Amino acid sequence: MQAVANLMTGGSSGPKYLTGDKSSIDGFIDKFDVFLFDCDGVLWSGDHLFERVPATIQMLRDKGKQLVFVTNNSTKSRADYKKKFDSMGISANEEEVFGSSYSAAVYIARILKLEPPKNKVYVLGESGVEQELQAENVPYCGGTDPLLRREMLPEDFRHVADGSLLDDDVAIVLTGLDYHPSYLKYALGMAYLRRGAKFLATNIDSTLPSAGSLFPGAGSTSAPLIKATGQEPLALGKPSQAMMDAIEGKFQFDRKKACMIGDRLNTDIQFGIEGGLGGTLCVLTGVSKKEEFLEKGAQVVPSAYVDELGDLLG
Ligand SMILES: O=C(O)[C@H](O)[C@H](O)COP(=O)(O)O
Repeated sequence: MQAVANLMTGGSSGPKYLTGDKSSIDGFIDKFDVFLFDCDGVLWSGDHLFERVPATIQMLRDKGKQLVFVTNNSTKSRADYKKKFDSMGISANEEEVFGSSYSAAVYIARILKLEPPKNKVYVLGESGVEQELQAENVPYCGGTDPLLRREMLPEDFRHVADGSLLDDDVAIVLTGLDYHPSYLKYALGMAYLRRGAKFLATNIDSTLPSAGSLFPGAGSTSAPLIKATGQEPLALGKPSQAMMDAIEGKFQFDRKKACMIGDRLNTDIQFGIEGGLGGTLCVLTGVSKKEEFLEKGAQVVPSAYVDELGDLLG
């Protein structure tokens, strides 16, 4: 069991607690050339920026480190995130952002490569997904369409059942965090899946950390369709290694010289460990608690951890 546990850990010994230990912090940072950052729960909680994050990012840039921001939050596109970074005073450019909406769009456009016109995507999610699909020239419907944000009428049942409310070019159902779910949107998604559409998800996180609390995550968007159809989506966000492969392909780095920094064990830390990165750092300002990886027999254990990202300033 220990051997298996070690497979999912950052190494053979337990995680190193770095907060307050300047020499260990410096030694940890010096081991890596690249830092992959989770966003929600590490840099901020909703619109609340965690203390010393901008200074920490700048310190790593001053040390010549390559930074990649890897978020499962599909509600925003890379351009939207650039605006958020700017508003938070965090030095970052659009090309350094790799979100699950971009990961899904690239997978659909460059891996699935379905033949037009039968390549349309029915989206259950926000504009971040739509923007990235558009950037990859992938046709889509649903998403933020205001006509779907209404109650299900008796004639809707008939028109979904007889197919007149469906788009015959839809070949994929893609779910992401959707702040505007409706029974009508789910009924359409189920109908497309029953017709044989592929079931994809930008991510299936159970919760969304925001305002210092937890809210329904992207997994709450795909859950009704999983329950109704018995099908499971292919998730293209963390911890999917399709996402890690795409990131390595785009940024060209040595995985052994890269560190994943995250707040959630079953996405961020698992993503880094399964990706064979040189190390993982868990930050305790988001979803996971240290007890989860310090307990005996813990399945996913980071290489090291800090109370908050700013502790890396020593
Ligand atoms: O439910 C979700 O989509 C996730 O909680 C959220 O978006 C995670 O974002 P990340 O921590 O990967 O930046």
